[in-house]
Amino acid sequence: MYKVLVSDPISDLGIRQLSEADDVIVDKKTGLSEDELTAIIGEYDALLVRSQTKVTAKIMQAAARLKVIGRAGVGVDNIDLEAATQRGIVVVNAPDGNTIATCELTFAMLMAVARQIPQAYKKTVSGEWDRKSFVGVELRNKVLGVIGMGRIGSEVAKRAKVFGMEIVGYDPFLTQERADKLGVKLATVDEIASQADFITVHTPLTNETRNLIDRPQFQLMKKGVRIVNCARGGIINEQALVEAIEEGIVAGAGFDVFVEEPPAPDHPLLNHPKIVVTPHLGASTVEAQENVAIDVSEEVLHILRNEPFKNAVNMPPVPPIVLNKLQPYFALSEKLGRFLGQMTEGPAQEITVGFTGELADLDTTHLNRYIVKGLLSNHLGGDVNIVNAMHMAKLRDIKIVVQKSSASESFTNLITVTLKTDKETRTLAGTVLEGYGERIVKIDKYTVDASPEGAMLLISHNDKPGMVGRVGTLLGMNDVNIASMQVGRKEAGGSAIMVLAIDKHASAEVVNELSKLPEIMKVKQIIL
Ligand SMILES: NC(=O)C1=CN([C@@H]2O[C@H](COP(=O)(O)OP(=O)(O)OC[C@H]3O[C@@H](n4cnc5c(N)ncnc54)[C@H](O)[C@@H]3O)[C@@H](O)[C@H]2O)C=CC1
Ligand SMILES: O=C(O)CCC(=O)C(=O)O
Repeated sequence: MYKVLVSDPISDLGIRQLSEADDVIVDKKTGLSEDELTAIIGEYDALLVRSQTKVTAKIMQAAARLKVIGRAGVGVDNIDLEAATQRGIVVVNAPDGNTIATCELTFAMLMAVARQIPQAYKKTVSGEWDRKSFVGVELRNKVLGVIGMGRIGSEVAKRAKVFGMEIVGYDPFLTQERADKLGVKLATVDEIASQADFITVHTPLTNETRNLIDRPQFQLMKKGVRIVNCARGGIINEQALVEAIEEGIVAGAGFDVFVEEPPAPDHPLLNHPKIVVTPHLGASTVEAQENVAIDVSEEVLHILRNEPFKNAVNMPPVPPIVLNKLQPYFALSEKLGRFLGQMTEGPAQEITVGFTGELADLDTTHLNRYIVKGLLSNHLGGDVNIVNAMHMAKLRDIKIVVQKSSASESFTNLITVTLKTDKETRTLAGTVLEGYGERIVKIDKYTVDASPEGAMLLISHNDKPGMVGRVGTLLGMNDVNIASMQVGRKEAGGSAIMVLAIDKHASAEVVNELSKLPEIMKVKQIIL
């Protein structure tokens, strides 16, 4: 049974897939402090959060079983990603489910700021009929600056067009082609600052976007500009905004997010007559909450059940179509790593991974991770997984080189892995044969055809008559049954190798006796 802890309020309907799964127990415990969460996290395989729970390194340190942290939303700034990656915990989010909700809140803010609806409401319900103070501005024919043109920014741009606005946008990944499609004029942040009548930000909070709009940008702005932040507190410098309002540059602002959440009661953005505030409500619609909970539950289940998943934040994204093509090679890649790690002596220095055939045209990042995981797991066991494999290799100064060539040899796809240690350099190649499954087809210079499974013996010997018999007799005498046997040699009478699949592990004594047989140079038992 997998145990899942839901530590923030998340839609019950959305997590139904988890709560109704036969292999999952869901516990809901919200409002826990860091210490309370640290005390219980050790029991759980998965943690589901929104933005309230801060998943710190301390919590993860105590999370011995935790495989996945699911964020029901986009931003993962409440999760220590570095710590999760180091501990091999996958962090998944639900990036699509709240796009429209946040985009629509952005429009609600733009309109509320343009027409001062909250301020007018407040006065009206207090009994004053004040029509003079609330003459607003129209969106039509105004320039809207959109900083961050990802999912939300692009939806904002589309809707702004319908309002008759002209849009200038900035995003480091926005191509001219996509900008043209969206009807957005490309501009720098400073150009947006100087041209826009309304500005809205839709980036994550990163070192680069912190204070993206600060005093210098406010100084470039037109008098009467209105500004909205429904992304993250800190992208627009809060103090600089208040000053820009006082200087008469900014006519109004709408903020859903704050540097500190909740902001202190005396925070300068609260109770300011020109600033409309909401308590981080971007994603707070029934639809969005259901969507993100469904999406993240699905991903968490995939991860718990070792099935392919797509929205990992601490692993490179791979499109599903590519993932489907790579999937048959996951187990082979891991076995190649495990096999090579066991047959090679000395601490790893460099791993060279070669892909030929169709694989060479794909993003093979995941396969590299499985290979490195397999290799390191010989010594690190369950501490290494595909999330932290590269990190673990880096910590050990192991260099990883990837080579690709679409020129295929005799196989549709071939994965060749070479491991260099301070003692030797060994090579292993494998493929997946349709209808026959995983195959090791090359060990160093020898061509073989072995199914990488269970316990195996790799024997280097001289190619002399009677070798197969000698090995078979000794194993038989020790009650070790041979399931299959392959001999590889370059030329008759030269050096050769034997690869045997055996039904049960051979004891260290048997391996030792084998290695003492005449003409045998080396025997390695490989456990896959
Ligand atoms: N108020 C709320 O409740 C919600 C807030 N958000 C916030 O909105 C942000 C955007 O969400 P999505 O559009 O779904 O994410 P996204 O990942 O689709 O888009 C973010 C865009 O920001 C761009 N970007 C990164 N650095 C930039 C920079 N220095 N200058 C300009 N653009 C930059 C990226 O290239 C990307 O295209 C999230 O990161 C999250 O912080 C998201 C959902 C709800
Ligand atoms: O869960 C929430 O309401 C916050 C949503 C959010 O900020 C996000 O998805 O990045």
